[in-house]
Amino acid sequence: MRVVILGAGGVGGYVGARLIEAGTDVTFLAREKRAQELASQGLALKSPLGDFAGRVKVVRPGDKPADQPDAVLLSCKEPALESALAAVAPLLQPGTRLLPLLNGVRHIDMLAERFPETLLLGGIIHGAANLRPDGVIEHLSSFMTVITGPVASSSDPVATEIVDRLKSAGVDAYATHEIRQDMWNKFLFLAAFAGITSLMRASIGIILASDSGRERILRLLEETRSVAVAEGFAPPDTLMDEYRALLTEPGSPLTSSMLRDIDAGRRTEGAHILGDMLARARKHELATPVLAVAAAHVEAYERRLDAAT
Ligand SMILES: NC(=O)C1=CN([C@@H]2O[C@H](COP(=O)(O)OP(=O)(O)OC[C@H]3O[C@@H](n4cnc5c(N)ncnc54)[C@H](OP(=O)(O)O)[C@@H]3O)[C@@H](O)[C@H]2O)C=CC1
Ligand SMILES: CC(C)(CO)C(=O)C(=O)O
Repeated sequence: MRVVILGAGGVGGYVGARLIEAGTDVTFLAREKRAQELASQGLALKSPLGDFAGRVKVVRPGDKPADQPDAVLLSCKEPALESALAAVAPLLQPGTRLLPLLNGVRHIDMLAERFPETLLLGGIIHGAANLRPDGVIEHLSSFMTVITGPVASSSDPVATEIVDRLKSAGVDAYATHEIRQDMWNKFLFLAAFAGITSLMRASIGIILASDSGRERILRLLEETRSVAVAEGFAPPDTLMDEYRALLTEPGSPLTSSMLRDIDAGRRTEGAHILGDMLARARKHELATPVLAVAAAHVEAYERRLDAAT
């Protein structure tokens, strides 16, 4: 199986390393700086589930890989999506699957509209991995779960093969026939988690110890749940219980990648996660006051970055 992965960052690097371990022919599509780094030092992953180090195939945007890929994985952040799509569009031949691993949901309809002939898979990553300044991928969580499945049918052989290969490399991976629901489940959680941690600029434990922290967290989670319900993606009650427990664990050091991006002065996926959730709440005329403040807070942060560039 041949796979091209755009983006050798936290997610792309992790998934790519595990696919290579499973004997997959993986090529990374990377921009100049990262391409040079990969060419000179290879791909290195430090993970509690097993390290990886090895030489990897690399192409730059505009280059063609030697052979047609069976699947193209997108593992950029949302602000880079347009440039990423320009880079992968020439690789999408009939039969090639496109598998975005981005958080959020709105890119799925956008990709379906933009590439109507392409077989689109959805993807979700649970876990945390980070590309360090020295080029090493650091797996930060004790787990990493990958879920994928087709957007417009109930099963897909390429999605199944990707899952089987990841499993053979020890990854907790699942094929699903309801990828949109699964993506919404994560989206509603992430919007609440990233929203509250970015708004309060603190971990869950610190927010809980602050004035009305618990009420505010649970209020925001209920707001994002109400949007999911209005959009036709009601989450299972048992999952909501898990989310509530996770977000109200006293002393929890959990922070979102959105807060880490803000702390580092980087661009965020605020518009893609919080802005999109808020737009959907407004479409359904739902009252989501905590979400509105969180989205405005991250929007103002982005506007300050705009003004400084
Ligand atoms: N990291 C995590 O733990 C998790 C991340 N996610 C989601 O996964 C997605 C990816 O996140 P993450 O892996 O952390 O992101 P990273 O920033 O670590 O990696 C993104 C990579 O994409 C590359 N890239 C961007 N645009 C292009 C382009 N046009 N051509 C080639 N390469 C490009 C960047 O390269 P360059 O150096 O050239 O900019 C960078 O290496 C996000 O949507 C995130 O929310 C989901 C769950 C967990
Ligand atoms: C919620 C979490 C940690 C799960 O992978 C995540 O995706 C993020 O913080 O962006």
